[in-house]
Amino acid sequence: MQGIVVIKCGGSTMDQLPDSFFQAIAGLQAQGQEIVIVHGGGPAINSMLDRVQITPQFVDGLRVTCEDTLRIVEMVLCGSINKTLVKRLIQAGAKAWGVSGIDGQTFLATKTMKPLGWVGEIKKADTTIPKAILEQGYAPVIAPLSVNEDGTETYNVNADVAAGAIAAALSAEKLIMVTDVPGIMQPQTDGTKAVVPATSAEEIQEMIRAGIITGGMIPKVQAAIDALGQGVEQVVICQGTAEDLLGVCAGQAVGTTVRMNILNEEGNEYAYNNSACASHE
Ligand SMILES: Nc1ncnc2c1ncn2[C@@H]1O[C@H](COP(=O)(O)OP(=O)(O)O)[C@@H](O)[C@H]1O
Ligand SMILES: CC(=O)N[C@@H](CCC(=O)OP(=O)(O)O)C(=O)O
Repeated sequence: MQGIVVIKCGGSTMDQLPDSFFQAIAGLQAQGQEIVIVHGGGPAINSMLDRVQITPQFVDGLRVTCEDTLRIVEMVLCGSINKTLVKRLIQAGAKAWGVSGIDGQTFLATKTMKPLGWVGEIKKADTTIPKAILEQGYAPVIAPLSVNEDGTETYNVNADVAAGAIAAALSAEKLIMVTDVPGIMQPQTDGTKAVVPATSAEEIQEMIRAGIITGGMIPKVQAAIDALGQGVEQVVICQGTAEDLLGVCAGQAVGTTVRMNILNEEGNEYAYNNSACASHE
């Protein structure tokens, strides 16, 4: 594999990530693979909010962020979560360098017009710092906080959205979204749920409308579609295991692959017109 691999580590699975997952990253890095990590930390933010008696509130998977919440988001993501990930990578033998989207204005944003408080919309993902870190042989580990043009305001950005934005800006070969489910799950006729091996932007919009994709999976799939629309070659949603990570990197069918294009009845891809992204913009 030649291109950059962006790995988004979801907060849902952060505590469960085994040493072997980080060792797999170290192994890929040792083979010369350039890796960029963007992390979330939703559950850790929630437990800190609980301590200060603030009730978390989400709209379509995005946190409503008042000023006190923003301080805690910054503290938890740029502080404990970012440093925990860097330390686990070091323990596994990888070279890791923690930063946030504020550093170097990597995530330059404006405040969202939606009624979500201090949530940002990324206007530009700047690759200067991630590339400089990669050139030194380290994996950038990026917390998804963002900053405005003159540095006066900090915004909370969903980590899936941040990962999609930096993957697109880096023209990454793969964006791997590591979470606590083995992919997008769909109910079956027998009442069980099964992983959808591959899906398109159109099918995703249908699954959102049908209430099959909900909560934190919504920003994930929307970020996946946006990243594909901006030139990322492949987006996969999978679990945080060494097996899944190495499988995706080896081109195996793991988790859910999100495609821009739809497969016709013969199994050939044809272009999708990307109108599904409009609702996200
Ligand atoms: N169709 C779906 N398939 C799988 N997970 C889904 C689906 N719809 C909603 N979800 C939820 O999305 C969650 C993953 O999103 P989230 O909790 O934000 O994780 P992360 O912290 O990894 O970003 C799953 O644990 C599941 O509860
Ligand atoms: C605006 C917004 O929703 N920000 C997220 C940032 C962290 C995140 O995305 O964490 P996960 O990857 O664990 O979901 C939040 O405050 O929870």
